Amino acid sequence: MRLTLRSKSTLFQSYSTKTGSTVFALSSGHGRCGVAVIRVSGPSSSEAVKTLCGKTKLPHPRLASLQRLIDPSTSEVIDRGIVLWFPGPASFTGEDCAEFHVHGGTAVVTAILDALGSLPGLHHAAPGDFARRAFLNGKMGLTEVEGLGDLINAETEAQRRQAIRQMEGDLGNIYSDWRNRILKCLANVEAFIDFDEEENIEEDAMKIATVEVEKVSKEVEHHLADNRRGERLREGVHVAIIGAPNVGKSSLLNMLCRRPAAIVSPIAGTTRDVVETAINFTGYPVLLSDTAGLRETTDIIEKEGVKRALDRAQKADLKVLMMDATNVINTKSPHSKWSEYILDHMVCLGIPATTLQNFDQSSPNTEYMNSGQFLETKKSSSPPAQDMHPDQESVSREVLDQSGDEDPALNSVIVAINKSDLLSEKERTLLPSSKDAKCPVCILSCSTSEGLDAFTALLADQVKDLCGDPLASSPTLTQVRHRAHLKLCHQHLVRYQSHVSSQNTVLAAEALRRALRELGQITGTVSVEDVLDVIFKDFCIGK
Ligand SMILES: Nc1nc2c(ncn2[C@@H]2O[C@H](COP(=O)(O)OP(=O)(O)OP(=O)(O)O)[C@@H](O)[C@H]2O)c(=O)[nH]1
Ligand SMILES: [K+]
Ligand SMILES: [Mg+2]
Repeated sequence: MRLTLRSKSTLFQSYSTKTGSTVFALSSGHGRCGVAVIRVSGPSSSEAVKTLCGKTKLPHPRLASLQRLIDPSTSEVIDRGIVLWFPGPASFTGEDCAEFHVHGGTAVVTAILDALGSLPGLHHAAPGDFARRAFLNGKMGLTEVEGLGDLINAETEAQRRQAIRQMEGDLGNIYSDWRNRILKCLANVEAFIDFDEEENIEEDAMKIATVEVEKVSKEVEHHLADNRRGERLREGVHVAIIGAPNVGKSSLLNMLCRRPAAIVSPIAGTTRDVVETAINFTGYPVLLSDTAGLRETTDIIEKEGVKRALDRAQKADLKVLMMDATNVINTKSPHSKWSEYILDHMVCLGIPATTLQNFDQSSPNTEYMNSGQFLETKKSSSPPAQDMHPDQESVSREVLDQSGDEDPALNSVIVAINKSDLLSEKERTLLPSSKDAKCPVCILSCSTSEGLDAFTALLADQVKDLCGDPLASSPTLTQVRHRAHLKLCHQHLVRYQSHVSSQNTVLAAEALRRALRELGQITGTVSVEDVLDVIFKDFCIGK
C-alpha cells in the first residue's frame, strides 16, 4: 500500500492560493448610518491599506488607528476613519485582511469602494466570499459557516441561540466525532483486508469496528428522529388558521400580528389568497397563515382559494381549526361526542384525510352533515397521503405517543371556538373542553379579546414543543441538507452491517467510505487522505 500523506492545512492552502485575488465589500448594512464597515481580504490588502492611508508603513496589527483616507486618483481626502489591519493567518478569513470604519453616508461609502476597486488585483466580493475564504482556509467548518449565516439571519431569540451554538461548533463537533469514529473503524477494516495474513493485526479488529459502527449508526438514527425541531426553529413553525367562511379567521390573524394584515368583513368568502405573516411568538418564529373559508363554491377564484387553503393546512405544523360558537351550539346533536363532532366538521370542510388517519368512518354524524351548513363529505377528493412531507408521518407518530388522552386523528390541531360573545351564559356551558374534544380547545372572541391570552399561551406552548429549547438538549439538525446526507450516511452504515454479515469485507469498507463521504459533505472536510493518516497513526505502518 502506498501512502501519500498530506495534512489538512496544506490541502486548504492550495485552495486559498488558487483564489489569489483580493476582495472587498461593504460589510455593514446598506443605507445611511453612523458608521459603515468596509472589509478587504486577500494578498493585496496591505497595499490597499497603505494606498488609502497614504503611508508607506502599515498600522500596528489589530490596533485601531485613526487615519485620513485618500482617493489614490485625486489625492483628495475622502473621509477620516478607523483602520484595522489583520495580517493573515490570524484573521477571520485566514488571509491578510483590513477593515475601514468610515462615516456611513452613501457618498463616502461609494468613494471608498471606488478607490478600492481602482487598485490592481482588487475585486468586489461575491455574496459569502469572506465566509467562503474562512472555510477554505480551515478557519471554520461548513456547519459553523452555516451557523454564521443563520446567526446573521436570526430574527428571534431562540433562532439566535440555535445559530450561535452551531457557529461555535457544537453541531459540527457531533458530526466530526462520528466521522472520526467511523474513520477509525475504516482503518481497522482496511488493515484487516490489507494485512490479514502477513501482519500481526489484532484478530478482533473487525469485531471492534462492527460494534462501534453499530453504536454510531444508533446515534445517527436518534439524531435523525428529532421531530425536525431544529429545522422548524430555523425556518419558522407553520401555523395555518382554517375553517368555514366567516368564522373569524382573518380577525384572529390580525389580532395575533397586531396589524390589519388581512381584510375582515361580514361577507362570507372575503379571504381568497393565503395571507402569511411572520411573527415573533415569545422568542420563537412563527409563519402564520390566514386562509380562505372552506366551502363548496362555483366561483373559480374562491375555488382556487379553497384549494390553496387545504394545501396550506396539509403542510402546516399546526392547524388552528376555527369555528363559530353559535354554529357549534346549533349543529351539535346532544348525543354525538365532541371529538366526533370536530372530526365530522373537518371532514365536511374537506380537510385532507391524512389529518384524520384514525377517524372511525363507520359512525359519521349524518344529522350534522345534513344540516346543510357545511359541504358534502369530500374525503375522496382529498390530496393523497404521499403528498405529505416524509417526516410528517413520524411527527404524527411521536405526538401520538405523547398525547395520552388526545385523539391521534386531531394531533397538530387546536380548536378555536370564536364569537363566544354571542352566546348566553347558559349556552357557554354547553361548549366543549379540551378533554371532551380530545384535543386542545380554546373559547375566544376576537371582538372582545376574551380568551385570547389563553389561546396565545397554548399556541406558544405548542410552538415551543415543536422547536425544543435550543440550549437544553444536544444540538439538533438544522438543515434539510444535513438531514439528506445523514440519511444516506445511516443507510451506508446499515449496509456495512449486512456486508459484514455476508463476510464481504471489501464492500463493508466501501460502505464506511461512503458513510464518511456523506458526513464530510456536511462538515466540508471530505478528503480520503484522512483515512491514511489514521492508519499511519494507529498501526505504525512502515516503522
Ligand atoms: N361577534 C363577533 N363577531 C366577530 C368575531 N370575530 C370576527 N367577527 C366578525 O365576523 C365577520 C367575519 O370575520 P372574518 O375575520 O372576516 O372571518 P373569516 O373567517 O376570515 O371570513 P372569510 O375570509 O370570509 O372566510 C366579521 O364581520 C367580523 O367582524 C367575534 O369574536 N365576535
Ligand atoms: K368574512
Ligand atoms: Mg378571512
